[in-house]
Amino acid sequence: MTTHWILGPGAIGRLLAHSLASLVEVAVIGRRDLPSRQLLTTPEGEVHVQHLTSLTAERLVADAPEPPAFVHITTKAMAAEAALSSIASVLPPSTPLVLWQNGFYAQPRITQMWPGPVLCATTTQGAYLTGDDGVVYAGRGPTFVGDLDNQHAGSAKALAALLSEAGFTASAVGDIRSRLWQKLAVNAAINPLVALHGVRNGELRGDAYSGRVVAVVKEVAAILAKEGVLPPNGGEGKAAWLALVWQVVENTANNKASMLQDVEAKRLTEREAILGPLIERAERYGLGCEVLKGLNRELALLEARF
Ligand SMILES: NC(=O)C1=CN([C@@H]2O[C@H](COP(=O)(O)OP(=O)(O)OC[C@H]3O[C@@H](n4cnc5c(N)ncnc54)[C@H](OP(=O)(O)O)[C@@H]3O)[C@@H](O)[C@H]2O)C=CC1
Ligand SMILES: CC(C)(CO)C(=O)C(=O)O
Repeated sequence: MTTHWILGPGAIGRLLAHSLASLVEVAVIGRRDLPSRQLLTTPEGEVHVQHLTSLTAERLVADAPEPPAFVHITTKAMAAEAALSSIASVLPPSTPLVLWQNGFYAQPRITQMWPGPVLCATTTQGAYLTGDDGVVYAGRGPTFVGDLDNQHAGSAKALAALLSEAGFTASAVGDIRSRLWQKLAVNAAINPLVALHGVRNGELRGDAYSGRVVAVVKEVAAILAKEGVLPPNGGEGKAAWLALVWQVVENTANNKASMLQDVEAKRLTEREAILGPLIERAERYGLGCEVLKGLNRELALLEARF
C-alpha cells in the first residue's frame, strides 16, 4: 500500500484522512498529539468512527520512517512553509506535495522552493472541527488538482482518480492557477466583510454591505484582468465577477465564512493569502486598490487585539 502523509490535522486534513484511509496508508502529522480514535460526521448526519495514525512532526522526524508517496499540506496558508520545514529532513526532495490552501500565497512560494512536484488542490468541500477527535463534513463540492506550471499532469490525474475513489468529486485540470485566483476573488469579496462585521454571508445582499461588495469586486476585476485571469463562466469583466460573487453569497447565505470563524476563535485570518496577492499585483500593475488595502488594514487591527 502506498502511504500518504497529511500535514496539518485540521478540518480539511482530517476529512482527507478519513476519506483516504481505506485506500492507502495514512498518517496525520501535527504539532501535538491527537487521539487515534477519530469521528467523522457526514453531511447526512451519520457518525463514522475510524482509527487514524496520528503523530507529531517531532516524533516523525525522530522515527525517520519510509518516505511517503504524497505529502498533503493541509495547514492554513501562512503556516504551510513552516509545517513543511518541520518534516523536510525526512523527505526525499523528489516527494510530491499537494497544497490544499485557499489564496495564492503558499502555492507560488512552495512551488518555487520545493524540487519535487508540487500539486495544488482547490476544493469547495466544506468541513469544520468539533474538537481533537471530531470533524464534520459539512458540504460536498468539487475539487480540482493541477500544478502551476503544468509539468505534472500525470501525477495530478493519478491523484484526482484516487481522491474520486475516496469520495471526493475530483478532476485534474490544466488551469489550476486561474482556478486558485477565481476562488481567491470570491473569498476577497466575501470573507473580509463578513469577518469584520460578524455577519453571515447572506447579509452581504442588504443595503448595509452590497455597495462595499461591488467596490471590492471592481478592484479585483481590474487586477485579475491585468493578471490574465479570464472572468468566470465565459462572461465579461466586472459584471461576470460580480455575478459569481452574488451566486456564491446566495448558495452560502447561511454560512459563517472561514474568516469569520477565525475571528470568532481569535485565530489569525488568511487575509495575507487572500488580500495580499491582490494588493501586491495591484501595486505591480499600478492599479488602485484602496478598498482592498482598507479591508486588510482593518483585519490587521482586529488581529492585533487577539
Ligand atoms: N475547512 C474548509 O471547509 C475548507 C478549508 N480550505 C482551506 O484549507 C486550508 C486548511 O483549512 P482548515 O482545515 O479549515 O484549517 P484548520 O485550522 O482546521 O486546520 C489547520 C491545521 O493545521 C495545523 N497546523 C498549523 N501549523 C502546523 C505545523 N507547523 N505543523 C503541522 N500542523 C500545523 C493546525 O494545528 P494546531 O491545532 O496545532 O493549530 C490545524 O490542525 C486553509 O487554507 C483553508 O482556507 C479550503 C476549502 C474548504
Ligand atoms: C465561499 C466561502 C466564502 C463560503 O463561506 C468560503 O470559501 C469561506 O468561507 O472561506
